[in-house]
Amino acid sequence: MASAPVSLDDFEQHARKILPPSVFGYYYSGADAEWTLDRNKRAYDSLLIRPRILVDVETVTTATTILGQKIASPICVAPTAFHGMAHDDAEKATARACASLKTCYTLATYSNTNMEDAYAAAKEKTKKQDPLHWFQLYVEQDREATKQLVQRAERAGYKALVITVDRPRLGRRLADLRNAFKLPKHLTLANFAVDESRSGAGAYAGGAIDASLSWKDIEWFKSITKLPIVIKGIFRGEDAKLAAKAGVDGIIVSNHGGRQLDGCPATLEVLPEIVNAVKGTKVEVYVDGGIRKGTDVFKAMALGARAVFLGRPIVYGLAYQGEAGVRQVLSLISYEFRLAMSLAGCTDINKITSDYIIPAEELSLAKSYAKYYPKTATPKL
Ligand SMILES: Cc1cc2nc3c(=O)[nH]c(=O)nc-3n(C[C@H](O)[C@H](O)[C@H](O)COP(=O)(O)O)c2cc1C
Ligand SMILES: CCCCC(=O)C(=O)O
Repeated sequence: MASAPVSLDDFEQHARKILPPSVFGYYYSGADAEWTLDRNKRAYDSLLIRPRILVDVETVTTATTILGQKIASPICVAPTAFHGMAHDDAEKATARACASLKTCYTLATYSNTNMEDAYAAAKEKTKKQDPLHWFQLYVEQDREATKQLVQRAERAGYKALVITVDRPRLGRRLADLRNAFKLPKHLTLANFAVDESRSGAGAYAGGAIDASLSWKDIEWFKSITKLPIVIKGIFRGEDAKLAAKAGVDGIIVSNHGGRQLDGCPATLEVLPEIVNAVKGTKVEVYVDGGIRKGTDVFKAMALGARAVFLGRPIVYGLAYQGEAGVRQVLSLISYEFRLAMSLAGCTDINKITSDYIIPAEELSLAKSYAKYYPKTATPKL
């Protein structure tokens, strides 16, 4: 990069230039026509912020909690597979960056560093403090193996179990099909024993994901772990209500970054429905998908998210400068978020409400014209 990156999009441009096309294609792409991938981002553009002025913003507070634990800003890291293709330090670098910034990192089941080593790397960084890292689980047909993953995560120190529910089958990412994408030979799915089915194209297909996963299984998870449970991939109010009934602790509103069901709405569009469905319960609602700017974070918070999660920008930061690159991505968007709060005249993260925003359609010129100039004057000749 000619100059230091000044936006998260700069990291993406850099990754596009330096990564092999099939690797960038895997990180970047969405499913099918990438309609939902695009919509995730555009949804943020169709929501406008209405600032208050002459508010004393000398002090702005971005600290909050998730599942009862403190975080310095509501910007966390979503699980993404295969960090070893972006940087040789792989998930250790990501874990260290997140730990040093006291950000919640969700390690993916299909990581190139095993969960114990990734957690230990984070812990080294924070010295005595326990990093607030979560473990993302893909539920495989082999339930005994799945149980072992969960119990290893709990023993290693992970603070929550994030069960991904939007991938009973792998979505069709056309770039990967065209590139015949597979995991490079020197990398493995480090949470599993070395096995032909877990390398190359087999690794890309993932394990034998259990397509029969259903609500009754959540009870089973509660019986095998004391970790709080977060369900990733909830998309409708009815399902959010079922999640609350099943006793889960959190929901990540997600469409897997547009990589699974193409044609579904943007996550921001369904967020209010889900927040409303679990109002009055203990369930916390988070959102991911298309968040690239501090103002996007502000908008998600205004619609009721407790925190947001970033996917692709983290991998691009990793490709830029490893641990330091991930730190730069997180620091930059946290700075932008604080700035957005200051410029919107909001000093406290708990006070970012829907009062600050308006859908662009509501504010269309046609509508404001009709409201404030109700009658078209006939010029007198
Ligand atoms: C390269 C890549 C790999 C991903 N791997 C996983 C994964 O292993 N498990 C999972 O639950 N979600 C996975 N996701 C989805 C992310 O957790 C997240 O939902 C999505 O990336 C958020 O959208 P964003 O990339 O626009 O921020 C992956 C996404 C990408 C882009
Ligand atoms: C087979 C790779 C699984 C990671 C994943 O969920 C994704 O690429 O979206």
